[in-house]
Amino acid sequence: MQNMTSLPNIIKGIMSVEGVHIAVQKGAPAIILSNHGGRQLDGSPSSLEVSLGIYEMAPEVFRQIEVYADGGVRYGADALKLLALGAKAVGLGRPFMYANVYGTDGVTHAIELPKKEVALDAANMGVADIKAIDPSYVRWVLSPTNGWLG
Ligand SMILES: Cc1cc2nc3c(=O)[nH]c(=O)nc-3n(C[C@H](O)[C@H](O)[C@H](O)COP(=O)(O)O)c2cc1C
Repeated sequence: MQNMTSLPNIIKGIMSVEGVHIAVQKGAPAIILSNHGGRQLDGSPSSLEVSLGIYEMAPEVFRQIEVYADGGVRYGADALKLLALGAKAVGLGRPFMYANVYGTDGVTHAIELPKKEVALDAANMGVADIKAIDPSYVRWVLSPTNGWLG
């Protein structure tokens, strides 16, 4: 594939361990685990479920390549679970779109809210430095009916 830019190519929409391995092989500097907000396909796994699959099958991936994730991140705890597994950062889409109904004030509030939640939740978890969070901070449970619970 011809590279049309000198900027780094970050591949978005990866949903499997195989996809991550191909991205690593091709030399991508980073990937975004994303089901595009689950708008395309009902029942598609969330980026958190995909992250758990990668963590189970190929945890080294989180050190080989920068992993970002989005889709359904709504609360500070959602962000912390993804960061705990090794994501470098998480993204939010629709919350800002909906907040825009209230204009700049709404979007500002939508930015401040998760920031405060992440700080508060991290403190409650005993995480002083967010860079030091790791999978041991979450008790991962595979429920027979509800999928992964964290
Ligand atoms: C109206 C709308 C249009 C979108 N269009 C695209 C798109 O063209 N390409 C893409 O990669 N993702 C697209 N997305 C997905 C977002 O980039 C992002 O992955 C998603 O909104 C994150 O999930 P969340 O909305 O649950 O936070 C779109 C999302 C929305 C809500």
